[in-house]
Amino acid sequence: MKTLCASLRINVLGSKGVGKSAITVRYLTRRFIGEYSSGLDISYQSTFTHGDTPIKLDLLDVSSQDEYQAVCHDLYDADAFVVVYSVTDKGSFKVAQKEVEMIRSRTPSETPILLLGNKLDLEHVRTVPREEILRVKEAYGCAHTEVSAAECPVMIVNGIHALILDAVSSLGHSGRCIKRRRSLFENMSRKLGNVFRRKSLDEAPVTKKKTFRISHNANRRSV
Ligand SMILES: Nc1nc2c(ncn2[C@@H]2O[C@H](COP(=O)(O)OP(=O)(O)OP(=O)(O)O)[C@@H](O)[C@H]2O)c(=O)[nH]1
Repeated sequence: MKTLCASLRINVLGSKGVGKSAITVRYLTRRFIGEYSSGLDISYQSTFTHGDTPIKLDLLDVSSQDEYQAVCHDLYDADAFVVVYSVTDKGSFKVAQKEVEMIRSRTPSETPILLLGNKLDLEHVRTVPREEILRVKEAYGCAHTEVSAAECPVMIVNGIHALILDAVSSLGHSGRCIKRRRSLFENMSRKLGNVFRRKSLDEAPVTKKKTFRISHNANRRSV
C-alpha cells in the first residue's frame, strides 16, 4: 500500500436551502458507496486514487450564511469549490455570484470552481435566467452545470468528478500535491472545540446553553 501523500479539499458553498447537503451526500453515496466518513455533519472524508497516487478527499458542506462561518476560517481555503444555487431562487443565485467573486479574490486564479444549479426538476418554476448564469460563468471562468439532487444524482457525480480532475491537475502543476494537510474535520473539530470551551466559560452561570447543531448521521437530510 502506497503512503497517503496528497490531499484535496473541496468546499461546497451557497445559501441555505439550495440543496448543498443533498448534493454532497448524493455525490458521496454514489461515488464512494459508503466508503466515507463524516466527522461533523458538514465535514466528510474519503480517499481515491488518481493514477498511482492515493488522494485524501476532504469535503466541507457549509452555508455561507450559517453559524459555522463564524468559526470556519477555512471557507475559502480549498483546492476547488462547488458553489450551489437553486434554479427556483434568484436570491440564491445572487449569493452564489458573491461567493464566486470572493473565491476569485481570495484564491489562486486557476482554482477550479463549479457553479452548480440545483432543483432542475423544478425547471417549470425557474426564476434564474440562463443569460445571467452565462454572464457569471464567463466573467469568472467557472465550470457550470445544472442538476437535480432529487431525481438525477448521476449528473452530480459527473460534475464533481470533472471538478476533481481539474483540481488534481492544478495541484500537480503548482507542486502542492505532496503536502499533507490537516483535514477539515481536524480543523473544524479544533475550532468548534475552542468555541465550545470559550462559550462554556462565558456562559458558565447560565443554565440553558446555546449549542451548534451537530449530528453524526451523514444521511440526516433526505430529498
Ligand atoms: N425539488 C427539489 N428539492 C430539493 C432538491 N435538492 C434538495 N431539495 C430540498 O431542498 C431543501 C434543502 O435541502 P438541503 O440539502 O438541506 O439544503 P442545504 O443547502 O444543505 O441547506 P442548509 O443546511 O440550510 O444550508 C430540502 O427540503 C430538500 O429536500 C432537488 O434537487 N429538487
